[in-house]
Amino acid sequence: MFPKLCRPLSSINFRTVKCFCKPRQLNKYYNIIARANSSASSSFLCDKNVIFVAGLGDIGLDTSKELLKRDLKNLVILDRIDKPELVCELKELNPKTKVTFMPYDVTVPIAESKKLLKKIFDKLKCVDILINGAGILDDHKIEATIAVNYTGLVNTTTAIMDFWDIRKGGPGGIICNIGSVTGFNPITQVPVYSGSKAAVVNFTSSLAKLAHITGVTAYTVNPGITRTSLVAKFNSWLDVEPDVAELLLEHPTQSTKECAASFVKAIEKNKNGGLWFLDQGILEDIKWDKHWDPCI
Ligand SMILES: NC(=O)c1ccc[n+]([C@@H]2O[C@H](COP(=O)([O-])OP(=O)(O)OC[C@H]3O[C@@H](n4cnc5c(N)ncnc54)[C@H](O)[C@@H]3O)[C@@H](O)[C@H]2O)c1
Ligand SMILES: CCCCCCO
Repeated sequence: MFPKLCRPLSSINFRTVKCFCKPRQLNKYYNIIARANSSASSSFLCDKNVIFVAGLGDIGLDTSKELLKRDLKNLVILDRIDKPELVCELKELNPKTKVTFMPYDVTVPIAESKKLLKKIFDKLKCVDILINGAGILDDHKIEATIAVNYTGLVNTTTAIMDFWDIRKGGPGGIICNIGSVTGFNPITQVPVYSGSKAAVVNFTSSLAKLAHITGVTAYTVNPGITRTSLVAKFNSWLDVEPDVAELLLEHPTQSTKECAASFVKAIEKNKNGGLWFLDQGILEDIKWDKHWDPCI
């Protein structure tokens, strides 16, 4: 029998349904999915439980505020930043949504991530979406950049699979990873950062292709240069360009509010495998050229 679902079938693709249903049940599920798909974009986030890693950062805070306009049931913010005043501000925004903050450093061992997630699942019983947004930008800090931007994201994603994987009787889920335009085309003066974001984009596209096995869909949101504290000043790799930030900020950028508006629109589209480009108010799903096919 199809596992208990804690979210609309709309975000589970037909292949997932097929592998669990007897032919005579398929029609019933196809009709349910079709109905859910038709209404999904209007009220998809309503009443959902969302975990937002790095929800208090500059992009994170405005995106949390934008999410709170969608009548979520729960918004659980995990972050290394501990700013109670920001959490209080978020709690005041929408009485329909319960905002919770829990301290979390994505570089902890995966067992710690699982312990934290178990506390959340024990409390909420059901989580619909995990947003992984932690990131640092300093190409002097090679190990830290990879640990936060990539390994931390992979570990947090892997940890939640204990609770979501349909092969373990889980309900499935949705992963939204914050990549970057530098994951498509690098800022060559910060190759370590850009490489970590390319890794996020690549990892997430694999998750999306595995959704028919795991029941967990995935996509990336990839902001362009957004005016935040992260980009104000940062080190280039081996100091190849001491003025990298100043040079980049001479070109068009976007505000965190513009980024947040596109970010939540991408979440509402809920497209498995989405490669969302978010820059200066533009939201575009990038077509990735295939140069090689593993044929498996
Ligand atoms: N600002 C931009 O131009 C831009 C563009 C594309 C992508 N991004 C990405 O967007 C995300 C947010 O960046 P931002 O510009 O808002 O900068 P920011 O510095 O305000 O946000 C970074 C967030 O990551 C969190 N974080 C860092 N290390 C962590 C750790 N070890 N454990 C848990 N959380 C940790 C911070 O606490 C903060 O919430 C980052 O992943 C960044 O790479 C930013
Ligand atoms: C100004 C440089 C911004 C780099 C962050 C893009 O992910």
